[in-house]
Amino acid sequence: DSISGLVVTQLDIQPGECIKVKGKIPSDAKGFAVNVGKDSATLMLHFNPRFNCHGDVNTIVCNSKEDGVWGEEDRKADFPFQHGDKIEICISFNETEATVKVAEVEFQFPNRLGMEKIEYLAVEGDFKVKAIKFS
Ligand SMILES: C=CCO[C@@H]1O[C@H](CO)[C@@H](O[C@@H]2O[C@H](CO)[C@H](O)[C@H](OCc3cn(-c4n[nH]c(N)n4)nn3)[C@H]2O)[C@H](O)[C@H]1NC(C)=O
Repeated sequence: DSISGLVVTQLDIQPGECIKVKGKIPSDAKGFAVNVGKDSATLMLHFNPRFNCHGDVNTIVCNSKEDGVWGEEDRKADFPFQHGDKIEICISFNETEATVKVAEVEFQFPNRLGMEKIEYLAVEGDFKVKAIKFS
């Protein structure tokens, strides 16, 4: 249902390890998403900054997806992004929550599915990936 960007499968990211995605936000970006989980249908976290899409303006929407079904959305208060920004998004998790660190701001999202490892990473929408790093 979306124009697929970068997809990485067969990962084995454990609690406490970091996924770093560096890239640039195009000047005309409407929105992008970073998805991590088991596969495209089972996501621990859909981290979806929206500049102007789906009726949202400058809002980060987070959600989970279980067997292809979206969970309850969680809209964040902060929006530390601007068009043209070069950013690094760091995602880590433990048994209770996923953490997203970006531009000195930290977001938490519950590990609703109790996932014990991340096997899948996808970046969708208006984001030009420059590097990914697993540490
Ligand atoms: C008010 C009307 C009913 O609620 C709306 O329902 C929409 C459809 O479910 C919600 O948008 C989905 O929200 C999901 C997260 O909860 C996802 O963000 C979903 O987009 C999936 C997606 C987009 N893309 C994508 N790839 N490339 C681009 N440009 N976009 N890839 N996957 C969006 O289509 C949208 O967030 C939701 N809005 C509210 C305020 O609840």
